[in-house]
Amino acid sequence: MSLRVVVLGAENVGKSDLIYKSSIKQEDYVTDIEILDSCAKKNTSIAPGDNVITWTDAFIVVYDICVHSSFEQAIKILDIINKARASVYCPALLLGNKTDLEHRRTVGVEEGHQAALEYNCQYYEVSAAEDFVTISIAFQALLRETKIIQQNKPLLKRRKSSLVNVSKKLGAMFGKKDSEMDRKRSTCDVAGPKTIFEKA
Ligand SMILES: Nc1nc2c(ncn2[C@@H]2O[C@H](COP(=O)(O)OP(=O)(O)OP(=O)(O)O)[C@@H](O)[C@H]2O)c(=O)[nH]1
Repeated sequence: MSLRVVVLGAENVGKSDLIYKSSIKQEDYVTDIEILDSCAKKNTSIAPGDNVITWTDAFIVVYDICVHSSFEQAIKILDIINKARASVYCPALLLGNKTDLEHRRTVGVEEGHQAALEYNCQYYEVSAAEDFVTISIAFQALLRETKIIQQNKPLLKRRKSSLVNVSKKLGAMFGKKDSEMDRKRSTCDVAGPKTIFEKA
């Protein structure tokens, strides 16, 4: 199975370090995993582009527990992802990084928990510098959820198409033409990803 993950977050929060550490640990977990590191630079948008949302199977949103503005940026990203996931569900993981710098913490654990609850994502605090175990646990939890979603996708598609067939048959029984049924159905179709993102 092939899985795609995009890592998002403000500048300097530790995205590259986390990707490096996680890829070492994940080698034997899934056969093929692609990770995209989004490099947010100063004065550019931190939001993923619509090309990213259609590409990825899961999101990792990182902030630095010592920099409150990076947490606020993480919330903005989660907000955008959440809106996009209204049509296409995509697992997400919120990571508070740099727990080795506890003495400089400005983002409370409670704030992270609250955000994870609000945006329906998994949440861990880690240290890319020191703590490989929790990073591994966090990535595995995300990959597990992503695999389940991917494995169930064909089933969901089959269910959707059988529902369409049933509605066509009912339409035929009650004398409605396919074109009428199609017109009616279009109002409740599952929409594809919307172009709500700014430039990545
Ligand atoms: N103390 C500490 N430093 C860390 C940790 N993770 C990353 N760093 C340091 O933070 C700095 C930024 O790390 P990067 O991995 O380059 O961060 P990034 O988010 O990829 O940065 P950009 O590519 O500029 O967006 C580097 O100096 C890292 O060594 C951590 O867990 N603890």
